[in-house]
Amino acid sequence: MARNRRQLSDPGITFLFLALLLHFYSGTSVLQLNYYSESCPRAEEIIKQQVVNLYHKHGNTAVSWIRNLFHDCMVKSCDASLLLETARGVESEKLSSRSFGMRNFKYIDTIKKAVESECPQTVSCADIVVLSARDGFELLGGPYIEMKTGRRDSKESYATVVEDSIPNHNDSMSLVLSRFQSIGIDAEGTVALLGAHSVGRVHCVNVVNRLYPTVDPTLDPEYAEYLERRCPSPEPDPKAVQYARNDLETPMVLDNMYYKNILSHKGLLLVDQQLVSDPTTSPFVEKMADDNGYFHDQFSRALLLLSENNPLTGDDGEIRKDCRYVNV
Ligand code: HEM
Ligand SMILES: [Ca+2]
Ligand SMILES: [Ca+2]
Repeated sequence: MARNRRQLSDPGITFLFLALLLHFYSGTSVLQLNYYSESCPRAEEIIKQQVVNLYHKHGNTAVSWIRNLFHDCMVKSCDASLLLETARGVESEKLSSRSFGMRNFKYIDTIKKAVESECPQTVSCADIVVLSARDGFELLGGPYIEMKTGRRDSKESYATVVEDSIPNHNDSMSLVLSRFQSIGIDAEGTVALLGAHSVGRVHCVNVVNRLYPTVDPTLDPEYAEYLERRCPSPEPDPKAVQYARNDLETPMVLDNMYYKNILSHKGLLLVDQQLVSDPTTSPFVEKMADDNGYFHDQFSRALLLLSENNPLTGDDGEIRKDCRYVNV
């Protein structure tokens, strides 16, 4: 008892209490589950319906939604900064070399239009980015992840910092780990997130450095032959749609095949292969290759952390009418 009393009168505790009070009364709301329950009760349902429709028309849209979340949330915040076009003084993040190969943006507009027709200017593009990735993951064989909403959209693009935030395909593992660490994602979570490369494709420009002038000796020879067939020129035309599949075994399932592939030297990017050779990350690779349930748990945990990176809430930002442009 005496000890408790001393703790309660501690000036540190008093300060903490006041800081908490200030936080709750300052008017800034935070993300919450089902944020649109009053303002647009069917928001999450409409988004899911659209994601499912699109998936049945173009399966790779689900793949794009996962990559979108990464590229938006990693740059400053999950604030749909990624979706802005170059216009009215805005320089689009989509033009950064890191965004190379990103596709299906026009279908984000399809989702947004469906939501707008029921609830005009109520649901943010940032929440659409996050919820479409959540629903896309489920369609690609992942579990349902409960996610909070209430993010607002940025009024600016951060094209100039994209390269400082998103690693390059041939960056060192320590740099990759530090980028994710800076937004609170540990090595285990980072290894899990890279498992997104269990779906989708990579263009030849990002692969040829491992094939020419000589084939990277760490590549499985048969797999190297496949890559050479897909990418026969050391200098592919960047505009040509020449690519290799990330995962030849289960290309449309976001499963732990990625880890089995990289353990058998069938990693596409240098960064994928390094997960196996780096002593910090390799134990997680082994565990994820062995256990798809563990991989899905870790992927979900890390995707959730990524989705809550530094959101704009309260009076910050805006709710865009059109995801491609800031409101006028
Ligand atoms: C160090 C981190 C990462 C690097 C360097 C990286 C790099 C790349 C590159 C170079 C491509 C191929 C682009 C192309 O040539 O078309 C790609 C594709 C992809 N990445 Fe990553 N990535 C990283 C992490 C992630 C994370 C964390 C996610 C999601 C959670 C992700 C999701 C994807 C997806 C889904 C694709 C396939 C896209 C498609 O087929 O349209 N990546 N990534
Ligand atoms: Ca962003
Ligand atoms: Ca797969």
